[in-house]
Amino acid sequence: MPTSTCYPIGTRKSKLAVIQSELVYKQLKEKYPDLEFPIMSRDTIGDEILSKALFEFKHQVAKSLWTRELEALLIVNQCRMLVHCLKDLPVEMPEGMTIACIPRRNCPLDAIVFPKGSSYKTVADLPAGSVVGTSSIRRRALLARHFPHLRFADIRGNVGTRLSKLDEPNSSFSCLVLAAAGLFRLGLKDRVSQMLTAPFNYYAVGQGALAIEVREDDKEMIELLKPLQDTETTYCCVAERSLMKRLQGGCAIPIGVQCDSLAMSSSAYHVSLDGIVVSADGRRSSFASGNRVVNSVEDAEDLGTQVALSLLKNGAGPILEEHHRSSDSEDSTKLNV
Ligand SMILES: NCc1[nH]cc(CCC(=O)O)c1CC(=O)O
Repeated sequence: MPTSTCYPIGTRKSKLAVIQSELVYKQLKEKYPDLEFPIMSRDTIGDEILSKALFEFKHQVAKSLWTRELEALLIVNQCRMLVHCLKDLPVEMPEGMTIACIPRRNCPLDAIVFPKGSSYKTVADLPAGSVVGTSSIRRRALLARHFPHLRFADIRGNVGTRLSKLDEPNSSFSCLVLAAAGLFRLGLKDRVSQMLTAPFNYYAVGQGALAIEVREDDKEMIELLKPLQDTETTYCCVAERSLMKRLQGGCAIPIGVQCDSLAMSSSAYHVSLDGIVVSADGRRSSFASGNRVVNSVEDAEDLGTQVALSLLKNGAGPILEEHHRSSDSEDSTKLNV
């Protein structure tokens, strides 16, 4: 039996974050019509820093950029759950916190957006020197691998802010790369010109999935969230996160993944995971795949570890080291998107 009738949801203030919380709210309300799930939104340091152009984040800070202020609300029990993009959560959760639930994933792919009125349809149409707006080293490296003639520039801010920078009359950006899921949730499907798919592009670990974070000791909340859990999505995302963890923890490096699953029974899935690690300039890469029947979270973790080990065998080590050296010398890291 529930011990309360009110279970507040904490979230960031951005439009996307609030929409995502409303999605979770709706699913909860459907299951528990008599309970209340008010949404409380807060700014995080990530949001404050977004207004400072080209800011690069210190390692320790980067890990909890979007979550720390919200976790404080869980600790003091002002919120019982937080709704995040799984992609924004570190692979090692802070002490006392856990991911209680990963609901069904939206599209995990990256999408290309051109300025309004542009006649270009795909990245391949862009002339040499065109500037792609993205702050993600993964997106940069993967695009540079195929299109070395393109240039890249940081763009920060919420999705809406980025789109208005793209659409400005004298914008320096020829296109943006954004997560399709974010655009879909914001009702901006019509802005997508091209979806980037494997073997050309690989998405970020956890992209397109939401994660509901709770206090580890909040057994009641963990139980309440069970019906929202999607087993297939959870297995894929656990495999992806385990790959990333085995390679180097949460620090930002260009790792892309592609994960597919096939239901074999109501509880078992055949999961295939491809992973790629790319050098910052896109010239060198290491690729590996693995697949197995996944019946439990442990099986999914095992798949991620297997693919990580194959990546290391296939030359990921030196690429990762080179990346660590350059980010250490700057004493900073970019967002892991
Ligand atoms: N911190 C950026 C971020 N985190 C999650 C999403 C998109 C939604 C998702 O991946 O679920 C985005 C925006 C983007 O990458 O374009």
